[in-house]
Amino acid sequence: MALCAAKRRLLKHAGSCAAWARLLQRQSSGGVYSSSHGFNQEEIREKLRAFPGGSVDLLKQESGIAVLTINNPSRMNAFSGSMMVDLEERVSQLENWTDGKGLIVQGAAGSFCSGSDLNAVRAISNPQDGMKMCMFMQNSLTRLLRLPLISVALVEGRALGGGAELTTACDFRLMASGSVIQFVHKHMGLVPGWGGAARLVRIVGSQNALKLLGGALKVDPELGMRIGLADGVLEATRAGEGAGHTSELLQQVENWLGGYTKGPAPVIQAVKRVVLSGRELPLSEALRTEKDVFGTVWGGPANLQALASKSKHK
Ligand SMILES: CCC(=O)SCCNC(=O)CCNC(=O)[C@H](O)C(C)(C)COP(=O)(O)OP(=O)(O)OC[C@H]1O[C@@H](n2cnc3c(N)ncnc32)[C@H](O)[C@@H]1OP(=O)(O)O
Repeated sequence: MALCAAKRRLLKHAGSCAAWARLLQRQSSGGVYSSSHGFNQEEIREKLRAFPGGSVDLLKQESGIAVLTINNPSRMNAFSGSMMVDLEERVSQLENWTDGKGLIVQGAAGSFCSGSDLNAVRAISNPQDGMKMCMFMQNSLTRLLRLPLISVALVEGRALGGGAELTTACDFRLMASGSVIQFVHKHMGLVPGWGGAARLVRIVGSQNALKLLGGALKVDPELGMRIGLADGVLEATRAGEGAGHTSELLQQVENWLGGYTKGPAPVIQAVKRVVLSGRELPLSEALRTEKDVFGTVWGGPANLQALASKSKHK
């Protein structure tokens, strides 16, 4: 009898391990490209490190909300090569953050991000290196969007080119008054390559995406709200710009995000996982993933506590 119970426990454990393995496989935080696509992560990291400058900084807070800052103010927070490597490392750290629930992505010193550093771009303008950089950034931004955290881009100042693409790798975008998101790629003889076009179509629909890319339109908060690119407008009460202004906006975003991240981390992460699978997977696969995610919270501490407290949802 005891043996049977132990066996049952073992089987249940094995079952839930298999569910986790399937989940991880299906909702793998991995990016799009691997060595089977001729992608050599170490090689491209080395190449990118040859273009230093700036940093991507991560602050994990006890609230379960982390702040990721694109920090290269003397170049309007353009991405140098070393910052691309930094971003990938910060995403890895966030993938391993078991207590995490939310993420805010912002630029330093009152501007979001002006895309890739044009000095680095000029130096690696040959097609092979361009492809490698494109695959590297697609992988990082895909992993960013797939984090089991609810993410928001705090758009202050300008989000241009790759900076506009970065905003689409977050679940939500909140735009400060006076800010602009602009896919300027056409003016540079380019199209988005960091996954921004594919994500934009899913956010605003193909008609709007075609207008934004084809016209390199400046999206201000009003247009952003109209087409669904922006999820809210931030108005600072403090006049002018500067550190006080920025921290007030950050507080507003933390409050906004807090409305969606209240509760235990495993439940919030499960919420993100089911929405992500609904967004990315064909229906039957999304349904199976939803079942697996459901299995990770059913009978869990938060579920048992809610049942014991006979909670009412008035
Ligand atoms: C993935 C593909 C892509 O990302 S393609 C898109 C690349 N990005 C761009 O083309 C943006 C180019 N920059 C601009 O249009 C302007 O600098 C913007 C961002 C509008 C700011 O204008 P403004 O406020 O007048 O400042 P500014 O031009 O004096 O710039 C301040 C310093 O920052 C630099 N900067 C700006 N953006 C970049 C960039 N992407 N790469 C490298 N440096 C950049 C400017 O050159 C300027 O530097 P400096 O003070 O002249 O030494």
